[in-house]
Amino acid sequence: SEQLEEDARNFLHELDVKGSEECTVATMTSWNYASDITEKHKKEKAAAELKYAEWEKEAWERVRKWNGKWETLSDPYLKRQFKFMSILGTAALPKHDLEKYNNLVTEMSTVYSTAKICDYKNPRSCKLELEPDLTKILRTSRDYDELEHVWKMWRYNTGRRIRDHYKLFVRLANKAAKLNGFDNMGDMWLYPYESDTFRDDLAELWQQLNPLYQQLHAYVRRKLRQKYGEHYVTRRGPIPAHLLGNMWAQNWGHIYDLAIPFPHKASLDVTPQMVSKGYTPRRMFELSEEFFVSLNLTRMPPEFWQHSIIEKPQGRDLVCHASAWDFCNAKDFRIKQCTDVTMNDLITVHHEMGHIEYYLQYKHLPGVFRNGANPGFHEAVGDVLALSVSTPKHLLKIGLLNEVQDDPEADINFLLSMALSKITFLPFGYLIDLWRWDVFSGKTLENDWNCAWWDLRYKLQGIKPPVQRSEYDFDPGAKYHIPGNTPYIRYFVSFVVQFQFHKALCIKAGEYDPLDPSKPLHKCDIDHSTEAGNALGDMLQLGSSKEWPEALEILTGTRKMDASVIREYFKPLELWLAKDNERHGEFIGWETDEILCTSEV
Ligand SMILES: O=C(CCC(O)(O)[C@H](Cc1ccccc1)NC(=O)c1ccccc1)N[C@@H](Cc1ccccc1)C(=O)O
Ligand SMILES: [Zn+2]
Repeated sequence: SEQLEEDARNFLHELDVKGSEECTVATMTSWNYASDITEKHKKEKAAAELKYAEWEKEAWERVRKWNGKWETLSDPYLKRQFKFMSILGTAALPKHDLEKYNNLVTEMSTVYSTAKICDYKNPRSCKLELEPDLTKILRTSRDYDELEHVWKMWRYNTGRRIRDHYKLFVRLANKAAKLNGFDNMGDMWLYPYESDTFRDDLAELWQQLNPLYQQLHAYVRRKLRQKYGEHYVTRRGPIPAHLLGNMWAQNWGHIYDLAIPFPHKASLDVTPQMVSKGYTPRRMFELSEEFFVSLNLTRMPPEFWQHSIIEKPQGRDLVCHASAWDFCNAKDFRIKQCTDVTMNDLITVHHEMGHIEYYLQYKHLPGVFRNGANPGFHEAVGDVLALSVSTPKHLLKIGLLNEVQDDPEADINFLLSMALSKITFLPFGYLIDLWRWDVFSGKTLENDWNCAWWDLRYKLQGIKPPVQRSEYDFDPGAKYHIPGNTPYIRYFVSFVVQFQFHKALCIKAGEYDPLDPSKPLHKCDIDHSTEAGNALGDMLQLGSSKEWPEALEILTGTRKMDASVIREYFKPLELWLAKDNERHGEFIGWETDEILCTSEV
């Protein structure tokens, strides 16, 4: 009835106003803790989390009174709000359980964010941190033993120290999931994807992408064998995980110098140019903002520049892992990032700024719709712009490259550098939650956790630990998102859909034409295209008010995740790799009879 609709609108609006106020208070204490880890901030955050949970529970009780009525409403916009507000979340836990749950997550995150290790070359100095110290060593060192030391000690001081916290955490997480009507927390994490074929769809995407990954893996293994020798990098075995330029082997971009196909061509890593031109983190953020503005998207508000933390503050502990924050008041938005002046961090700056742009585009919506169409969309926004920024054509435009060689060999060099971050990430982006879903569902038992992790790391990534692992280790705990309790499948989704977004925007920008060989997808740069920017904005403004297939269709014309676009982008490289591996008689894939992990039972 008209009256019912009117009452529903007023009810939801009142909850939304109060909810946003409560959200602002809770987010501020969370920010204070993440920016400055002290006992005081920890207590304030814990108290605010409990208070916010009280509000969520009160709101949920009041929404429940509408059960049987809201389903009869005709306005889908209202019904969708009620649907989302019907899931309470971890606030459904009894107070003492919730307090324990929150403290476990905060404790695990603190261990991770404050971990330090001793210097391989100077064992008495023990204050090396992940950012920037260990990241730099993994990026630049080519000393097998030094890399092994850093890889091992990082895991000793993070994963090992939170293994028992994680056991308790999983039990409480599943208790909360069941109180919300889910079988386990893994199922509750998939709720925002609103699809009962989601897991199968992901498996299908991986099947389509695995062949390309295997070709790249074989090629890189040969290059690493040339560098480190056959004893360490065998012809047919998995690659030792600590040689890939990254603490988790999730991005191999930093060993590009070992893998470059045509070395006599100009290097595409513009880090040296950024340093020599005196780039600062501030300049990197302004460069990114200029790109969004050139697309007719929204500039950062003054509060952003006032309150963001874009350089690592000295003399205090903080969570350095990058993040973008929405303070639920349509005006305070911040990034916290310990930015290094490197090309990799310029990409991360765009990633984080993409989150803020999404926030700005949907800030007018009710709170329950102030999310990505699905979590993968939120992760994709900034990366889409970074696909344009990474092109030699764009780097020339902004003065970070002083020449662009437009020939097939330079093309292969460029595509390989992109594949070393985009294709190598895919199995990693998939396996993190493959592992966590099995842990939450109980398919992987506690005394199998670490060896199940290495089964997946071997099977999907074709890597092995430099030293044998056991169940005394907890290697998943050495990656931010596990102690940080952040789902990860969103990044796998993002790495697929960002190429679908890129293709749609490139067509709108007139930068891509399937029939014009001079306009391939990997050469497209959408900057200054208001047609592309408006199309992207139209999708971002929806937030999560429409189901994600509909949001995807508005931008790309299709309703499904489609791996053929990323394969089209890398097609020239895929053909080249197959030929090169063939020519060198490379074994595609990996095998081993080594015991990578012993389950001490
Ligand atoms: O973790 C990140 C970037 C941090 C973030 O922007 O995704 C951040 C993670 C986070 C931090 C604190 C609480 C929750 C999540 N996510 C956000 O800031 C965020 C998340 C959802 C909505 C809006 C912002 N990237 C992933 C994967 C990745 C993505 C892109 C390129 C390379 C690698 C990683 O580094 O492994
Ligand atoms: Zn992100």
